[in-house]
Amino acid sequence: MIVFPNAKINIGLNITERRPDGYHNLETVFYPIKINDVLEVIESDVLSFQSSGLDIPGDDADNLCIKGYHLLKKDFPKLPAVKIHLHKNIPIGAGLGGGSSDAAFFIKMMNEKFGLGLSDDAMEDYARVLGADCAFFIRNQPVFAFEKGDEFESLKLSLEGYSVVLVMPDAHVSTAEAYRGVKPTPVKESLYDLVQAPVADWKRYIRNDFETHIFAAHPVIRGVKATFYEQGALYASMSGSGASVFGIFETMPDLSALEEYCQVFYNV
Ligand SMILES: C[C@](O)(CO)[C@H](O)COP(=O)(O)OP(=O)(O)OC[C@H]1O[C@@H](n2ccc(N)nc2=O)[C@H](O)[C@@H]1O
Ligand SMILES: Nc1ncnc2c1ncn2[C@@H]1O[C@H](COP(=O)(O)OP(=O)(O)OP(=O)(O)O)[C@@H](O)[C@H]1O
Repeated sequence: MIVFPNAKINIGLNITERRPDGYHNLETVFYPIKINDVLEVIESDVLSFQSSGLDIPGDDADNLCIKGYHLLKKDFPKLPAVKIHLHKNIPIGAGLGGGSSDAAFFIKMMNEKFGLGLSDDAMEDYARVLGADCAFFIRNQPVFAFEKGDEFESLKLSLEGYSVVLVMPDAHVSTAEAYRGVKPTPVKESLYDLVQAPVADWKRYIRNDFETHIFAAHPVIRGVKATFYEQGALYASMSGSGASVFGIFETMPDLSALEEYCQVFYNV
């Protein structure tokens, strides 16, 4: 069985308070985009993991798919062993939630393949254990997210008809590093309301709280955002904790100015 886990962008990201458990409460809008990994699972005698494509830092045993397997196995002891092959395309350390998506798609695939009978709500509960971003990818629809970023309210939002361009500059930001540098600030108006405004107005009201300190540490990321606005973007922002940056355009601009960057994805 093969699935194609996709990435996400964050439209707005407000870190509102530090929680007693060390995590942070936040407000964000998750929007799925068309950059995909390829994940294949085959029933096997032993559990194994292999990957191709982009290099994934860390041991295979720490891969979120393997962690997902062990999580399910605790509750479903008869779950057969599987051979997992992941072809990695989604940039890592990008704020695109690639690893979280792999894990969520892995849970959905195991549920279907082995008839575990889990509802979407039940799969979200498993996903939450693996990471704050992971639960979003179970339903994989645009949502307003709050608390740790793993509680959702549905949202009518579509970027159909716009050109969305994403750049991954030569910089990698760890999520923990990004949270360490942020100063939580309560919001005056909820992002849930702000995002209902026309895309052309977002620039005035919608922000990503990580940008200030991440741009100071990695000026190359600030440069991408500035280039998007010079090229006529309606809205541009770093995604999540960075380092990727997306720009939303009315029509596809001439983006030869972006050629210097590592990876550029058009019409995501
Ligand atoms: C930046 C975002 O991508 C925005 O969507 C997410 O908040 C990050 O989600 P994630 O990568 O799934 O995060 P996790 O793997 O759960 O946590 C990584 C680290 O980020 C910090 N963290 C994460 C989420 C959150 N709401 N508050 C936090 O403080 C914690 O230090 C945690 O140890
Ligand atoms: N399947 C996987 N794909 C990518 N990274 C993985 C995976 N499993 C575990 N990881 C670990 O997670 C780390 C980063 O994951 P990911 O790509 O989700 O981060 P990110 O791009 O910062 O996204 P976000 O913070 O928005 O979730 C990697 O350094 C790697 O060690």
